Amino acid sequence: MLRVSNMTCARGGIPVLSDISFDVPAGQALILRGPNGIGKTTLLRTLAGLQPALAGEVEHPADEAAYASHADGIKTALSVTENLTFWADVYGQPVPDDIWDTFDLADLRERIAGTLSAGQKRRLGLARLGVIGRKVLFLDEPTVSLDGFSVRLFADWLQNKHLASGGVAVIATHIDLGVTAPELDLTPFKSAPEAGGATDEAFL
Ligand SMILES: Nc1ncnc2c1ncn2[C@@H]1O[C@H](COP(=O)(O)OP(=O)(O)OP(=O)(O)O)[C@@H](O)[C@H]1O
Repeated sequence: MLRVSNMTCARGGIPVLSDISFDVPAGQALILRGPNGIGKTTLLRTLAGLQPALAGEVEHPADEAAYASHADGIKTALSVTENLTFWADVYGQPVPDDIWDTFDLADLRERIAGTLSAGQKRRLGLARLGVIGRKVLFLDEPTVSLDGFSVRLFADWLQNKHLASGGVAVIATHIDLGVTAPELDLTPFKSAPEAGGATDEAFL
């Protein structure tokens, strides 16, 4: 469902990761690993089409991708219910009845989202993924601010709802999500320092 071929991605015009290829079949996730600054966010943004690749191709079904960044992306002046209804409407989807329990939001439905705690905001931000109906998810550190219970809620939704219904996900995370998925260490794909740049090498 997702095929990445010989991708090179860049930040500020400078190559960060080079020649990455992988397939993610329907129903499977891929966990991206690598130290701070290796390029996980850059790769996810490139895969999601938010910035151009320097080289290579990404293929997935049209209009099925969604990217979730570190930020929660919630509307702070709207209630929890209004937030999810808003996003469901934008994507032309119904709000699933079980979404409130799935993300432990049932008791918070009438709360103004701006008054939620950091972890509650994150649960609401993740619940958006459960109402937009997109099959191909690019997730950047989805569990930031979550306690262990909430990480398990998210992992349950990912494994038993999203992946079980044929979705895919590429996830950058530093923690063990408890999701059964192959891992890709990005360290070997780190781009070589710019050739031809204004380096001292030219004068040695
Ligand atoms: N706007 C920018 N312009 C130039 N370079 C940038 C910019 N943003 C990030 N970088 C650099 O690009 C490289 C890749 O950053 P990226 O955020 O993709 O890494 P990451 O693996 O997601 O890191 P982390 O684990 O810390 O979130 C880093 O060296 C970073 O300093």
